Amino acid sequence: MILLDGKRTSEAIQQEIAAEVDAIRENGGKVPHLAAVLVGNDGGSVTYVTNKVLACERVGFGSSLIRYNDDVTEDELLAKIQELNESEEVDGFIVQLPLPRHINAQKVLEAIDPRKDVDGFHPINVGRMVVNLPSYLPATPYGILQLLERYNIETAGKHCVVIGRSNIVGTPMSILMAKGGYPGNATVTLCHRNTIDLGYHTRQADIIIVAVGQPGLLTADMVKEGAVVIDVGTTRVPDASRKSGYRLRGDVDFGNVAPKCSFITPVPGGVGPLTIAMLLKNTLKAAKREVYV
Ligand SMILES: Nc1nc2c(c(=O)[nH]1)N[C@@H](CN(C=O)c1ccc(C(=O)N[C@@H](CCC(=O)O)C(=O)O)cc1)CN2
Ligand SMILES: [Mg+2]
Repeated sequence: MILLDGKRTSEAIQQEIAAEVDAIRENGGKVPHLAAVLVGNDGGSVTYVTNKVLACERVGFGSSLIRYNDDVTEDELLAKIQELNESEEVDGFIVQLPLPRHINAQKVLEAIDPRKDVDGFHPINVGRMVVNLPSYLPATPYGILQLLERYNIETAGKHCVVIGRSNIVGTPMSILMAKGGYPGNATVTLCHRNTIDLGYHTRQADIIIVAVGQPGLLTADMVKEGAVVIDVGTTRVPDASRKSGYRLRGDVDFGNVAPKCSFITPVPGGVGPLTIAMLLKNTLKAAKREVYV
């Protein structure tokens, strides 16, 4: 069993990005700039956005963090997005999800200029991805593709079962794995809450990607010997013995599943760290006008 080290892979990608930023600066160019909009004080969201800003500093990007209380109005948010769309300084920006219920998240995402949509959540980027046009790939699926590629995991002709159909992970992942090229060319089954007998599907899978947010959902009896297992779940469960008061649990019963796998991601330290690296990668592409020329 080989552990897919997302932390190390993320660091390697960030070093590659930092080297490109050095070159841009040496040539007198403008360094990439990422802006992040954060609404409210949700513990997870604050951590993620803080990590994104810190990562920008590490690779030499400029960054801005724009914070609002959770009573911000939709109009205020839309006005800020308009400003970021028009900013000469900002190459790409994100609006951290989830947003409070009184804000129409879809309307907010659609207000982002697709050329600056480094999360790849705008319907134009989603559509371009589907029809093989250059687009920003959402960071988590993009990170999973990087893990498969950098560990030389064969995907062509393999049966890939994706569990979870979220817009951010499951749905784009299923599309990307079925595409031509590497990693891709897999036969894909997309399972979700209405799937009858999940284990029937997962037992036939060469590659399982689970992104549901249900700790321990994937158990050893559901996994074929030698399978590749990618765990996207990061649920915070209370743990009084920790200073933070919680620990992270993935969607995979890791202790019992890992011995059966050829490759598996840990939680934490698997897919999560790549999410940040690929957001930086998209921001670099935005600054270089690589996606929209
Ligand atoms: N605008 C966006 N909102 C959200 C996204 C996103 O990509 N764009 N994804 C998630 C949250 N997320 C990034 O924003 C994210 C989740 C998890 C991790 C991560 O590094 N996880 C670590 C553990 C970190 C911890 O201690 O909690 C790991 O798995 O090792 C990074 C980013 C929803 N919202
Ligand atoms: Mg789901």
